[in-house]
Amino acid sequence: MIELVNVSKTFSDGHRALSNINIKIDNGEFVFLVGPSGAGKSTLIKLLLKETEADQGKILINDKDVTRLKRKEIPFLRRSIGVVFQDFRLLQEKTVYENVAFAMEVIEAPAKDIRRQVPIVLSLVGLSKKSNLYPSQLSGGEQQRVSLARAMVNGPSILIADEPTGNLDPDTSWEIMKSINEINRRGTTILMATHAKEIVNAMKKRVIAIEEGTIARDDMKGGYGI
Ligand SMILES: Nc1ncnc2c1ncn2[C@@H]1O[C@H](COP(=O)(O)OP(=O)(O)OP(=O)(O)O)[C@@H](O)[C@H]1O
Repeated sequence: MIELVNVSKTFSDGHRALSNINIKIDNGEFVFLVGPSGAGKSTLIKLLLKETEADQGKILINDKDVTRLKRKEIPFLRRSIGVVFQDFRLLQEKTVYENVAFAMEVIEAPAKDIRRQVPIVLSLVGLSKKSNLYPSQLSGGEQQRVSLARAMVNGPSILIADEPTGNLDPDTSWEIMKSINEINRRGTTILMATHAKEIVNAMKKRVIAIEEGTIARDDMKGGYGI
């Protein structure tokens, strides 16, 4: 569950990126976050991950107020949220398998759990056969699927995707959307910021539109808008 109550964010230079935002996303929902460049989508995502601080309001993730989390509690928050970005952010010197395993190693998961879990998520994204290759040996779509596997390997209840298809061609984008849809079908809540109009219009999911830091629209089975 994700809930923002009267959340505002003003940067130190005085720029007000978000104003009085109220959003409630239930477990298992699939939500697109749309809006023009600079509207505040990435800022909202950074607030959820506690990469930046709200100056007003409450942000609940699975009933815990993120704004009140102590520093030592942040790793637990990050474990409950998987994240993928437009630019994949893979470690180039590690193989596909090692990139995904690394996400478990940093939380000190037991080796036997890593050996069991990594092949499961690689199979979920259709990359079992490529586990020994390096990112430079993969297509953009395959690299994004590795990043999806890495995001999911610790079993987060929420997946946040910040323009996950931004660097991909239309066909490859749809492959990624199939993987994200499958992850949602298995119960993970999805929040995806995107400019991909055709994908938003075709998928008929909930659409929250942000404009100039405020919520302009929140439609179940919505479209991208103009
Ligand atoms: N650290 C910062 N300091 C000052 N202003 C910032 C900072 N980060 C973002 N902003 C401003 O806040 C506004 C919202 O930015 P944000 O990155 O959230 O937009 P966005 O909707 O994600 O845009 P895009 O679709 O281009 O990614 C922009 O005007 C941006 O310039």
